[in-house]
Order: sequence, then structure tokens, then C-alpha cells
Amino acid sequence: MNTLHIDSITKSFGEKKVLQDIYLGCKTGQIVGLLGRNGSGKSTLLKIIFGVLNSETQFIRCNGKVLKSITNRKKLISYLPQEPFLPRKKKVKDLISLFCNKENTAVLLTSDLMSPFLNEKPKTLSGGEQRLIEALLIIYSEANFVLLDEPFQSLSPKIIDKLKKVISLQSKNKGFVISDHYYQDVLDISTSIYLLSNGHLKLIQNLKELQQYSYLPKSI
Ligand SMILES: Nc1ncnc2c1ncn2[C@@H]1O[C@H](COP(=O)(O)OP(=O)(O)OP(=O)(O)O)[C@@H](O)[C@H]1O
Repeated sequence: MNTLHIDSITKSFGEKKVLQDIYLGCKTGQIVGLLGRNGSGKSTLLKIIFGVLNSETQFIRCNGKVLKSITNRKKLISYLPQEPFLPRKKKVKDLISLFCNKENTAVLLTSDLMSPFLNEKPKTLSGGEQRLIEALLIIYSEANFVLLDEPFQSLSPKIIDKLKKVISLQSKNKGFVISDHYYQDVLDISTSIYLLSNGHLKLIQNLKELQQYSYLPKSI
């Protein structure tokens, strides 16, 4: 069982306090859903956990090892950023082994979601197709924990459904933290849900609470 323990994360941009004393835990088998209004700090939190952004204070421990502010977290944590990151001119089939071990490379080479694109280059694919490939590469990467920032963005409903199944299956061996505005899809697969609001994380039990905290409109 792998464990990720995130504690005491505080982050400001100038005068703006975005994260205040954040605590979050994740274990193998858990899918932690992270919701929040635009600009609430979800991406900022994921970047700090992955180690590409510094914070004023932080304590992050993975499998008993304390991770310093910016350290190499390869094999421990992988991260799907909001922004596109695939090399545009490399064939998809040649990208897979850069992210995945032998076993998962073989899985992706025969996956019905990935196989249509193996001989394509990202520059010739649609935005949604590129997003799907990025998400699959990160989900199947070697890391114990996977941070997904808006994995469902630009994907059509049936593909989202298949991707959710992939995440749920992979969570048998990994822990996930997922942030996306497709809140129903996040709710469907998450084992726990947090709302980031005014710099603090609130554990959410039901849809009503998401309305009370003004994340969801009352009409839903
Ligand atoms: N590099 C930066 N410099 C200054 N302010 C920043 C920077 N990055 C983020 N911010 C601010 O921090 C706040 C949180 O941004 P963040 O991108 O984490 O929000 P988010 O919850 O992911 O939003 P969204 O749902 O719209 O993607 C925003 O008000 C944003 O303007």
C-alpha cells in the first residue's frame, strides 16, 4: 500500500492567499476528487504536490519519504497538466515507452482507446484526441500516485466514460487526485470529494453541500 501525505501547504501570489494550511491524504485504491470554482487554486495545489511550483510552507511525504520543495518525483508522482505537453512531431507509438514501463506499454499498444492513433503524430490530431493520449500516458505511467488536472476537458461523453473505467481499474494499483469541472464524472469515480474554497479544503458528503458552498447552482 502506497501513501501520499500532504500537509501545511500555504501559497500566495502577491497579496492573494490562494492556499492556506492545506491537508490532503491519498492511498493506493483511492480516487480523491478535487472540485472548486475557477481560480480557487486547484491547479496551484497539484503543481505544488508534483513539485513544479514552490510554496511558502509545505510538508509532502510519499511512502515515508519526505519530498523537498522541488525534487525529482519520478516513479512516485505523475502529473497531467492543463496545458498540452506532447512532442508534436513524434509518432504516438514511440511516445508510450517514454512514460510507461514494459508491461503498461504493451497494454497501451493494444488498447482500443490508444490504438487508432499509434501511427499518428500529435500535430495531426484534434485537441480532444491529443488530450486523450496525454491522459492515458499519465494514467499508465509508472508512478504510485497520479495527479490529473482536467483530464476530461475536450473529450466526448463516450470517451469520458471509457476513461473513467480506465482510472477506476488503475486505481487498484495507484492513488489518484482528479480535478475537473465535469463534476458529475469526478463524483462518479471518486472515493472522496474535496471542495477548495477560500484557500481551504472542505470534505464534501453530498451534492447539497456543493450548492451550500456556492459551487453548484441551486437548480441542479
Ligand atoms: N503564476 C501566477 N502568478 C500570479 N497569480 C497566479 C499564478 N498562477 C495562478 N495564479 C492565481 O492563483 C489563483 C488560483 O489559480 P489556479 O490556476 O490554481 O486556479 P484553478 O482552481 O485551477 O482554476 P480553473 O478552474 O479556472 O483552472 C488564480 O486567482 C490565479 O490568478
